Amino acid sequence: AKAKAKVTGGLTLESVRDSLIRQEDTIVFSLIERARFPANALAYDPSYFSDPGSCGSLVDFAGRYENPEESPFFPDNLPPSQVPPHKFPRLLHPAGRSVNLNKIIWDVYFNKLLPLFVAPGDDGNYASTAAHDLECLQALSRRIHYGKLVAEVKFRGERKDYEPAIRARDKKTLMDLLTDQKVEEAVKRRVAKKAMTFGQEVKLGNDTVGSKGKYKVDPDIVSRLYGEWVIPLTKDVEVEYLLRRLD
Ligand SMILES: O=C(O)C(=O)C[C@]1(C(=O)O)C=C[C@@H](O)C=C1
Repeated sequence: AKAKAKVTGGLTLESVRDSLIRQEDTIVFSLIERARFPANALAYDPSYFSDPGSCGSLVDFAGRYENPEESPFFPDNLPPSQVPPHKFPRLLHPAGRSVNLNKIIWDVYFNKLLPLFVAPGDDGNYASTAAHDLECLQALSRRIHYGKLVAEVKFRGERKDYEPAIRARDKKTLMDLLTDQKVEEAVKRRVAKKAMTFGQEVKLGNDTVGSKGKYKVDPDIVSRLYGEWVIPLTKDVEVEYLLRRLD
């Protein structure tokens, strides 16, 4: 697929990608913050946090109070929004706005990602653990659902190519059209570099011994999280959005 920065209602592929790049900072920092705590499995154990009148574990429970603007994790239990609506959703096609992969993101985060970047063990700090999990989840969810905007920009720029594939419900062709392998490689390399930069021990003076190769979160793991889950899920959002684009 071509990566031309065509102007589409003030939006360009370049500006949308700039936002994805900025969101990498938030994601890498949130992973670093969560990695300060060990696995703390009890934080996710519903029987450990049984509270009469509520159900679910600490993270499920805490999740009901968080209000990620774009894609709620618990859409049925949202408190009323305290802030005026963000400009972003109005750029999207109405039928595609509701694409929400948060159930999958939630499962992938707890079952696949988390075990890769936290140490085993338990330090009893369950409330902080759950709060940091939710920060990671929201940062990841925001990034992945940003795929809607990416898809919108691509669709507007190459409508002739996308329309027949959408009409044919041809996911494979849509996936090929929206994929840019070079950009994906750059993303994976850049997030590894950010993990190195943000996650190094910063020392004063010329005492550099011992800090080499020791990062707060493993750069290779961050790159892998992106390559195996974050980018593929973003692309799934893009495809789901495109499939609704002509509704
Ligand atoms: O930048 C794009 O064009 C995107 O669609 C985003 C993204 C990504 O998730 O980083 C996804 C698919 C492309 O292959 C490249 C990158």
